[in-house]
Amino acid sequence: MAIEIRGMSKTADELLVLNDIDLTFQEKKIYGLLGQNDSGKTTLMRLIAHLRFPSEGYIEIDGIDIEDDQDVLKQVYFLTHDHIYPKRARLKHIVKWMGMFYPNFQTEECLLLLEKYHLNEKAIFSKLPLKKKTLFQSCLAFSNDVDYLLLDEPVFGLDAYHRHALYQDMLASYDRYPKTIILSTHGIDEIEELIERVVILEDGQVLINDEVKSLIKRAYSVKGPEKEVREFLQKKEILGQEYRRGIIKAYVQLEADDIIDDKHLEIKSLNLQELFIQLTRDVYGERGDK
Ligand SMILES: Nc1ncnc2c1ncn2[C@@H]1O[C@H](COP(=O)(O)OP(=O)(O)OP(=O)(O)O)[C@@H](O)[C@H]1O
Repeated sequence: MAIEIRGMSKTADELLVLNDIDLTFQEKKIYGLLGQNDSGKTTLMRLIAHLRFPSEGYIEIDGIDIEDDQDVLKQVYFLTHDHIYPKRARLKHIVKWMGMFYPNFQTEECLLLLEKYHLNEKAIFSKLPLKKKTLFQSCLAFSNDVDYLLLDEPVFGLDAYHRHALYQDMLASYDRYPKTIILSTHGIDEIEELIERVVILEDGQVLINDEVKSLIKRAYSVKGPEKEVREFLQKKEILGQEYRRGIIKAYVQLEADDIIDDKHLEIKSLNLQELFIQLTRDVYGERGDK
């Protein structure tokens, strides 16, 4: 049971948006799908949901090529910000259609979530403000007990309180019915604790595919006066550095026995967002000399 993507490329308007992707999304794991703007995250999810078609390669879900048998797509739900509902559709209609299409959609659960977030069932979806649209779309997604949940910016436009509340609902949905969740967001800090694996795309290719824990295990920042930091960094793997008023902050890969107690140096573990910034392309030359 898995999503298997093999040799998949996607060209749109002569642009190579995804380039020879080989990826497996294992069952019942929560993935972060990360990447700078335009790296291809949404396109990848649209292809898995079969809303777009590969130019090359194929996607199998539970061993079935989605081109051959689209019944398997009942086990996939894609939370997208694309306009997919009829203009006059009310929330209660959309909930009803979900129940008709998805065999494991939890209608009662969904209605409770709508009540929790003060969403009126009679409201017309297209007339809702952005924050309510996002809340509603996440309520639908977290009530759908499919095997594969694709979430494209599920907390888009919400404040910290609501973002936190929705992520708790996402975990509750996973606990009720463990499923593969592919979560794409630019708010990396907030999901680091929620995801097990991370896939980072860059220019339509897979840059990283790893367990979060092993990825960040060796990543540190070292901050201090230029002379001491430069001495310490000799022969170390430097990812990038920032220089300000005689103080250098360097981002490095270290082994456990590299870490020393030195009153001039502040050595700290990086979180996933800090590491993401250092690993992905330095578009504007911000990273300093290595
Ligand atoms: N149908 C299309 N026609 C032309 N270009 C497209 C099409 N679909 C996607 N692209 C281009 O492909 C690139 C990747 O787009 P995509 O939306 O997948 O990126 P993303 O990683 O989701 O970006 P963001 O983080 O900004 O949402 C962009 O340059 C986009 O303009």
